[in-house]
Amino acid sequence: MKRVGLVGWRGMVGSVLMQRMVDEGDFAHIEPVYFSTSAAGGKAPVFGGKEAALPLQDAMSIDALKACEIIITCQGGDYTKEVYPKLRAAGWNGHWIDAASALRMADDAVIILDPVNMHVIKDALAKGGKDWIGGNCTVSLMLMGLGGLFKHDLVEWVSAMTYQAASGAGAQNMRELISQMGTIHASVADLLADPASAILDIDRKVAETIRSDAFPKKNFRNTPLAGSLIPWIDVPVDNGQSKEEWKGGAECNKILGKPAFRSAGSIPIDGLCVRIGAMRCHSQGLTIKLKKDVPLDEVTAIIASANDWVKVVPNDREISERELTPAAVTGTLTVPVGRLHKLAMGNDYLGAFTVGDQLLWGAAEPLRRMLRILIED
Ligand SMILES: NC(=O)C1=CN([C@@H]2O[C@H](COP(=O)(O)OP(=O)(O)OC[C@H]3O[C@@H](n4cnc5c(N)ncnc54)[C@H](OP(=O)(O)O)[C@@H]3O)[C@@H](O)[C@H]2O)C=CC1
Ligand SMILES: N[C@@H](CC(=O)OP(=O)(O)O)C(=O)O
Repeated sequence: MKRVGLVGWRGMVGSVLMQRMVDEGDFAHIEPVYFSTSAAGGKAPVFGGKEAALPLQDAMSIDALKACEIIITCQGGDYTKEVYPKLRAAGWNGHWIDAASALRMADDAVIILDPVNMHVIKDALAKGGKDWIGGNCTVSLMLMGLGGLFKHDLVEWVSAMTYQAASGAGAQNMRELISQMGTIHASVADLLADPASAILDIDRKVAETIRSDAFPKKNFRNTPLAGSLIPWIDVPVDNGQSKEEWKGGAECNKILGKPAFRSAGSIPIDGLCVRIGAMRCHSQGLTIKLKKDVPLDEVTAIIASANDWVKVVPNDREISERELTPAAVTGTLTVPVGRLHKLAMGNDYLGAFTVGDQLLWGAAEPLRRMLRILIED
């Protein structure tokens, strides 16, 4: 049984990973060793009914990490940058599975999303690959939804307009979003309770509250999210893009095993990434330029048959309102794709909308499945 080091298991992504590993019985197949950056020596947790042989190990100890054949980390990019090079320099030759973006574009690293790029993973495994990095949540969710179109080589380019949840910014941001909602409600509770109050009075008070210095918005860089949106995610990069937008092109092409983004043979993928007041589901409005005019029923069948989790939602108002929303999808592995129709620009332009839980397929699930691939290899 392989000794698997678990780092970052009590964080937000790590907790979702642990839950999924329990649900799928993964602990029966590993010897877990739990690491901590803050409580080394403490009692290790018990997941899946499996007692760890060791107490909490020091996540900064290269010697302790070296004793693992596989390490999964959800601890974050700073941790990866600090520990990973030292571990490899110390001669560790184990498998490194990581949720953070730090190593994604490294030559030796594979961005893992096995329902979409099992061939890339198997190729790398055969060549002795050891670094397996989870993709950006928006990217992974888009490829889980549209994977069929890429597999059939039907995509000339994609424009993705995103509606990203607070969870992508971290646990504190989810809490802050709820505080913002509560603050807004509290500011007009008396007016709301009075059916005769004027809606424009309510609206004015809400606007004053959202704009006030006292509004809780520290975690969102002092920008309100509830009752508003934030049209920028992550740091600026070149070409007027945010880093989140850059990841769309760079990571998608790498996941698909295509040439590097913006080089010959790569697929142009670009758009605008926007934070909205959803909790943990990212949504995306997609314009897809197809390489040819494929009938809508064929497009639908191709998308629907790509993997076990994608679900085509008929382009019908009631069904879309019921099934194609963050509220419906949150906490599930289903990736619905709907609003499928040919756009006014021409029959080779496809419109689509997709929703996915950014902590499941967007973060934890590809890591968990990579662990299973390695265990069963
Ligand atoms: N948030 C997201 O949507 C996504 C995140 N990722 C990546 O995953 C990594 C981790 O992100 P995330 O899970 O949000 O990070 P968290 O901040 O939730 O957890 C990171 C670490 O913080 C420490 N920590 C300190 N206080 C607490 C507390 N009160 N509760 C829980 N943990 C605490 C824990 O380390 P210790 O036990 O050692 O003290 C924990 O492992 C990042 O690199 C991120 O880029 C990837 C995809 C999506
Ligand atoms: N940046 C993403 C979340 C995230 O952690 O992405 P990445 O794994 O690429 O750093 C968001 O804000 O929604």
